[in-house]
Formats: sequence, C-alpha cells, structure tokens
Amino acid sequence: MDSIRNPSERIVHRGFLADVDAMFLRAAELVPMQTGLSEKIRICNETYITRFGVRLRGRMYTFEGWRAVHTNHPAPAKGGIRYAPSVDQEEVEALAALMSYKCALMELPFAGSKGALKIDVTDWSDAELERITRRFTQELARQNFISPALNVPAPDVGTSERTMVWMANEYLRMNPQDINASACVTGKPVAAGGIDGRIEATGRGVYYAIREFFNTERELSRTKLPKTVEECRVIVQGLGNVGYHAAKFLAADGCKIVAVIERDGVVRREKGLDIESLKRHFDSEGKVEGFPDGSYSEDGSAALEETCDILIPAALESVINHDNAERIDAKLIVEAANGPVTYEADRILNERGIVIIPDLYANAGGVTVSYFEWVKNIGHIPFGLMQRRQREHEQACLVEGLEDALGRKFTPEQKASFATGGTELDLVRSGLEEKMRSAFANMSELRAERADIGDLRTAAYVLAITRIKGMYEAIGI
Ligand SMILES: NC(=O)c1ccc[n+]([C@@H]2O[C@H](COP(=O)([O-])OP(=O)(O)OC[C@H]3O[C@@H](n4cnc5c(N)ncnc54)[C@H](O)[C@@H]3O)[C@@H](O)[C@H]2O)c1
Repeated sequence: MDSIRNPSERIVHRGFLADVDAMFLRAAELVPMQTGLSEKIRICNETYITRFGVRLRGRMYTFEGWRAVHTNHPAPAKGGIRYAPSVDQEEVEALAALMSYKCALMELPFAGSKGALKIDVTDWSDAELERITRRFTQELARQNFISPALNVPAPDVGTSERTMVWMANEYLRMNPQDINASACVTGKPVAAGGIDGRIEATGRGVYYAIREFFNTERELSRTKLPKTVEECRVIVQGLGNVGYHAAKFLAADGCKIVAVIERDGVVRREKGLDIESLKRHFDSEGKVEGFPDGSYSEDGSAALEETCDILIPAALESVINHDNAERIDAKLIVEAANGPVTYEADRILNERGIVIIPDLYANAGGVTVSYFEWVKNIGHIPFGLMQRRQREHEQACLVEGLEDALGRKFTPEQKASFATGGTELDLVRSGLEEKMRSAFANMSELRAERADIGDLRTAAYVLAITRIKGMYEAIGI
C-alpha cells in the first residue's frame, strides 16, 4: 500500500487509491449501515478515458486524459484537473473519491470528480497548451464530463486560472445557448466570471485550519507544540499555488518558514525565509536554487525529516510513507496536498503521537470558494450582493439604535467608519473562515462524543461517510 519511487525519483502512485480506500474502510466500520452500501459509496462510479490527437509543430501528437466521477449525487460533480507527466487512472480515481468525502465533510452540495491530462507542461508553449486544452475540453464536453449542471472542473497541479478560462471559453463556443456556461469551471480569472479570493483560497484555508487546531485541539498533540501558531517553525514542501499562499499567511502571522522544499532542492533560513521574495525568485528562475537570502541544498526529500513544529506537504501524494514515517520530526503535519501521507505512514505517525490535519479538511478551502464562484455564476448576480444589502440594512438599524441610546447623532464620517467592508473579497474570506471553523467544530464534537474516534482523519471520514450514507438512504438507492 505504500508508494514506490522509480529510478528517476518520480513518485509512482501505485498505492494511492489503495490508501484512500483503506482510510475509507477504517472509518466506514464505525458507521452503521446496510450491507453493501459501504462498497457502493467507496467505488468510483465511472472514469472516462480519452486519447486525442493535436497537430502541433508540423506533426500529430497523441494525448491521454481522464475524468473520473466518484459519485453522481448531488450534482454537479466537482474536482480539479491536473496536468502532470506521471498521472494515471488510479491516481485520478483516488483524487475523485477524496473530493466526494471532502465536499460531504464541508457540507457543499457537490459530488466528487477529478481529471488529469498526461503532459509535462514545461514541454509546450502557452499557445500549444491552449490548443491542447481546447481539444481536451471538446472531448470532455462531448461526454458531459464538463458542464455547469453535471461536472465542474477547477485548477490543480499544473493548471491555473488561465487553463480554466480556455476551458470555459471552449465550452461556451460549443454551447452558446447555455445561459450558465461560465459555471462550467471554477477558478477562472475575476474578469472572466471568477471570484475574488479563489487563487489564495486553498492556502488561506490551510492557514485557517492550523489556527482552528491551535484554538481548540492543541492538546491532541502528544509532542511539545508551541502554545501559539506564531511561535512555530514551519517547513513547506511545494511553492505552487497552495504551498505559497499557506506559507505567506503563516509568515504574516509571525511564523518562521525555516525551509521550503521544491522540485530542485531545498532552501533554508533559520530566522525565517522571506516568502514573497522567494516566490518571485522561484517564478522567474523556475527553481529555489540561487535564492540569495537562504542556504540551498539539493536533497529536498531529506528535508522532510528535519525538526520543525509544523510540516506542510503541499506538492504531491505519498511523500510521507513507510520509508520515512519513523524519521519525520514534525509535531504537526498539515496535509495541504491531497494524500501526502500514506495509510501505513498515517498509522506510524499516529502511534508516535504526531497529529495530522487531514487533506479532506486542510485543503478544502479551494472547493469551498469554488462553490461560491459557481453560485455566483448560476445566480447571475455579483456574489454577496444580497448579503451586502442585508448587512447594510442591519448596520443602519444598529447605528440608529446606538444613536437613540446615546441621545446624539453620528456624523456621516463616523457612520462610514462603522461600515465593515462588504466587498466580494471580504465576503469570500469570511464565508471561507466560517466554513473552516464549523467543519473543524464538527470534527472536534464527534471526537468528544465517540471514544472510538481518536484522530482527526477518522473523524473527518466518519462525518463524510455518515452524510453520504444519509443521502443514499434519502434518495432510496
Ligand atoms: N489548487 C488548489 O486549489 C488545490 C485545492 C485542493 C488541493 N490541492 C492540492 O494541493 C497540491 C498542490 O497543488 P497546487 O495547486 O499548489 O499545484 P501547483 O502546480 O501550483 O504547485 C505544486 C508545486 O509542487 C512542486 N513540486 C513538484 N514536485 C515536487 C517535489 N518532488 N518536491 C517538492 N516540490 C515539488 C512544483 O514545482 C510546484 O511548485 C496537490 O496535491 C493538489 O491536489 C490544490
């Protein structure tokens, strides 16, 4: 069930699906249900495989892609599209299953899906990637694997808001009469129907998750974690969308990001790395090597085992596995990536008293804000307009009440200073914070009620499975 590395050091995901299944089955045993239902929930309903040709550089190239739908209700199914050279069907199905459990845990009305294209994005120019993406979209749309009502992709490893806008545009071209066409993908640029705060959402969610843990469950850790987040020394793996934003928000809170591990190696600074300038360097050079305000070495995977308070794997699955779990020297592991800790490593780390904030919860900020974007698109109304009107009304009532109580009128400037913002970004951030807070509270309450649920991952899975089971039972299947 563990991952193995091939000679080129690329992770082979042979055990990822088996690991997700094993985590599911461990939790499903704690949820009473009719015979056979657990199996129905666990398996992936369907996986579409496409192999299509694109004429580029004067010849034909064939690409292979997948879109897996783990479950069909509620609709639409939701989940990212990954562009990577090492993907395969099992990886896509494992990620789709995680999406189902994640949406159920976060109480979002989506089923789970995931897609991937086997491609090394560094091999192709932007114009070529656009042509490949548009062809991939045609294949998916023809089979209803991209549709505002049925299946809604989002960015993931190797894709970005630019990929999403190509997909949305191609879907619209094929379906000009679909009034909800812009809701066929999320994670679009704001100027093209996206929502403020989506790019940072997963990393911000990781940050909220850590804060919730420190506020409520810090004593879960049998290791000596500092009392507050701000005192923590943090190691982050992956300076992509998720890793960069998580590191940025933690650093802004005062945490020291003492090491960042990337594809080419690791850069360290005991006093804390300047994340903004490291990111600028990484984006321009394509590597962390050469960053002037830190010391560099090539051995990134060994850096995962260095002493720290919080370890945030934010790149790939299965990086903490049977081979290194005994040597991990972090007090808290936060799964910003999907599936970075294997089933076997999870068992070892639990035995060692190292707390894991699981992927289902830790990286759910992305799909949560994608939900806000989808609602905004199908609502055809700026997100939060209704809430904003309601809030302005409540604000006015509050000010009037205060004036009555004090027996004097406020100046217009004073009234303006009482206003609490209310931009789309404010609403997205507060909506995300609330979702992360309530999901953590649900996990904590469940752990408090049930002596047989020790760790946060099992609590997250039990909540998700109970909700999915409830849905199947209500529908009558
Ligand atoms: N983007 C989202 O909104 C989102 C939401 C939920 C979960 N996730 C998960 O978070 C993880 C990262 O996604 P992302 O969107 O940040 O992808 P990304 O492509 O933006 O970033 C991934 C980063 O990891 C680095 N990386 C690749 N191989 C590495 C290695 N061997 N060692 C160290 N670094 C390596 C890449 O160079 C890149 O900088 C994935 O598991 C993804 O499924 C992403």
